[in-house]
Amino acid sequence: MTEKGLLIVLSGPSGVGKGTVRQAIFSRGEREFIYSISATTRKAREGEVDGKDYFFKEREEFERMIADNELLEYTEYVGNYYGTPIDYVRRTLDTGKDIFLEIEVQGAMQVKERMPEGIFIFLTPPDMTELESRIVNRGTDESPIIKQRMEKAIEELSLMRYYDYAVENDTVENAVQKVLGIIQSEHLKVSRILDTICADERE
Ligand SMILES: Nc1ncnc2c1ncn2[C@@H]1O[C@H](COP(=O)(O)OP(=O)(O)OP(=O)(O)O)[C@@H](O)[C@H]1O
Ligand SMILES: Nc1nc2c(ncn2[C@@H]2O[C@H](COP(=O)(O)O)[C@@H](O)[C@H]2O)c(=O)[nH]1
Repeated sequence: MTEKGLLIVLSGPSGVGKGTVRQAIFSRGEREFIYSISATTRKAREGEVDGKDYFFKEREEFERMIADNELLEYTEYVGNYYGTPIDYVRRTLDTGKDIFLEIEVQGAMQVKERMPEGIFIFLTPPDMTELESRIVNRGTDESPIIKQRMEKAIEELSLMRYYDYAVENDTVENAVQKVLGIIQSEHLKVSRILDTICADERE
């Protein structure tokens, strides 16, 4: 029996380090992971590439994608739409590869409804002062947006209890090790279940 890939949802407040941790995990090369590229109506930041970091869309195009059921989940976050194209997620899982969704909590809860077999990991900051410094030092957002992202962060942290795992991103290395450990143990669980099913079928 071929093992399907794992759907891994990595959430956490803006600036906590989801992208940094995910990139470090991918570059480790311990397993083959696929990144789910989201669609958004947010304008591209300097250095962001359409089709690599996001699929950058106009609002009308995004709303057409919603109407045509092309999204696994979507939300409006600080004035812009963000959503996960469903086709790519399905096709990746069918090939047996793991797919990473790096999304905020409202979207993650929609995924949990539709694909409860996913692994839901919430990345936490050491504290709120450190979170704010990370967003400020990243230098990508103006101060009114930073304020809105910090307000959202409090709301998001209150939903952490709906996740399977919480991982503190104190250092990138620690967070990477913990997330990789979780994925490893989830794969082991699936393999054991498949072994049991195969043994039952042989009897
Ligand atoms: N463990 C860490 N210690 C210190 N700085 C960190 C750590 N992890 C990430 N950072 C820094 O924090 C900033 C925000 O990280 P990143 O962009 O990865 O966050 P994010 O959660 O993906 O944000 P968003 O959700 O807004 O896309 C970056 O400048 C990154 O270099
Ligand atoms: N629900 C979704 N949230 C998403 C998706 N793609 C990204 N995000 C999250 O939005 C915020 C803001 O992102 P930024 O790139 O503007 O800093 C952050 O928490 C992202 O993780 C998505 O497809 N769906």
